[in-house]
Amino acid sequence: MHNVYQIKNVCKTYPNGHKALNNVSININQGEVIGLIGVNGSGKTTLSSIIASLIPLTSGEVLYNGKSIYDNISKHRQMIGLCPQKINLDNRITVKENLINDALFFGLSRKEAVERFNVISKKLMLQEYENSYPATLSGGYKQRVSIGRSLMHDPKLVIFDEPTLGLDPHIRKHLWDIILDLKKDGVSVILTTHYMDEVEYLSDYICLLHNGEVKFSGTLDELKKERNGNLEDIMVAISEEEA
Ligand SMILES: Nc1ncnc2c1ncn2[C@@H]1O[C@H](COP(=O)(O)OP(=O)(O)OP(=O)(O)O)[C@@H](O)[C@H]1O
Repeated sequence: MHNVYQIKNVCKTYPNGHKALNNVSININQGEVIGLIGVNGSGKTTLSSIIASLIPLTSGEVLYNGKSIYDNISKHRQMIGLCPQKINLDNRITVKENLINDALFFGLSRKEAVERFNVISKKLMLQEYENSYPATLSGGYKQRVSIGRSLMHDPKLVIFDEPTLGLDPHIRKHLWDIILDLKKDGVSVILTTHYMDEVEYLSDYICLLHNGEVKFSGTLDELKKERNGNLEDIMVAISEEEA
C-alpha cells in the first residue's frame, strides 16, 4: 500500500511547558483508516492538529511523499479535510452556503463548488436541509454538515476528531458507511474516537497514544496478539500501567 504521510519523531510542548507529544511516529497509507485512540488527554487532538497544520510542532517532521508539509503549506491544506471535535458552522448562512463557501475558500469555481455540493449533499443526505440555518438543525445533522464541509475540496486525507460523539446509532452507522466509501475512493482517514466498536469496525491500523507517546501501532490483530482482551480492556490496562 502506498505510504503518503509520514509522521516522524514528533514532539509537542505547549507554551505553558506541558509536553503533549513525545517522539510520535506513524505512517499513513493511501486509502487506509487509522484509528487514533487513547484516554482523555493522551494527545490525540494535538497530533491531529499538527498533521492538519493548525498548530506547530516543537520538533520532528510531518512528510507527504517524502517532503515536509511545511515546504508548501497551502498545498498541504488543500489535501486535508478536518472535521473538528467542536462544530464550527456559520449560523448566519444556510447549510448550502456553508459548504459552498468552504469550496470557494479552497479555490473551486462557483460552478465546481455547486456541483461538488450536490454530490456531498446527496452522500450525506442533507438535501432536505440545504436552505436551513445550522442553528436550527439537530446535533446529528449539524455533524453531517460539518463532515460535508471537510469533504468539499476533495481532500486526500480526512481527520475526524470524535465524529460520532452523541450521535444516535442510526446516524453513527451512516457515518461509518461514509468513511468506508472514502476508503474505497483512496482517501486516507484518521479517526479519533472513544468508541471501540467503531475502531474495530473501521480501522485498518491502530495507533494507541498514552501520555503523548505511542504505546502501540499496528493492526487490531497484532494488538490483540500482543495484549490479551478486547480493545477497551487493553486501553484500561495501559492507562493503569502508567498511573
Ligand atoms: N493549548 C494547550 N496548552 C497547554 N496544554 C494543552 C493545550 N492543549 C492541550 N493541552 C494538554 O495536552 C494534553 C493532550 O491534550 P489533547 O487535547 O491532545 O488530548 P486528547 O487525547 O485529544 O484528549 P480528549 O480525548 O479529551 O480529546 C492534555 O494534557 C491537555 O491538557
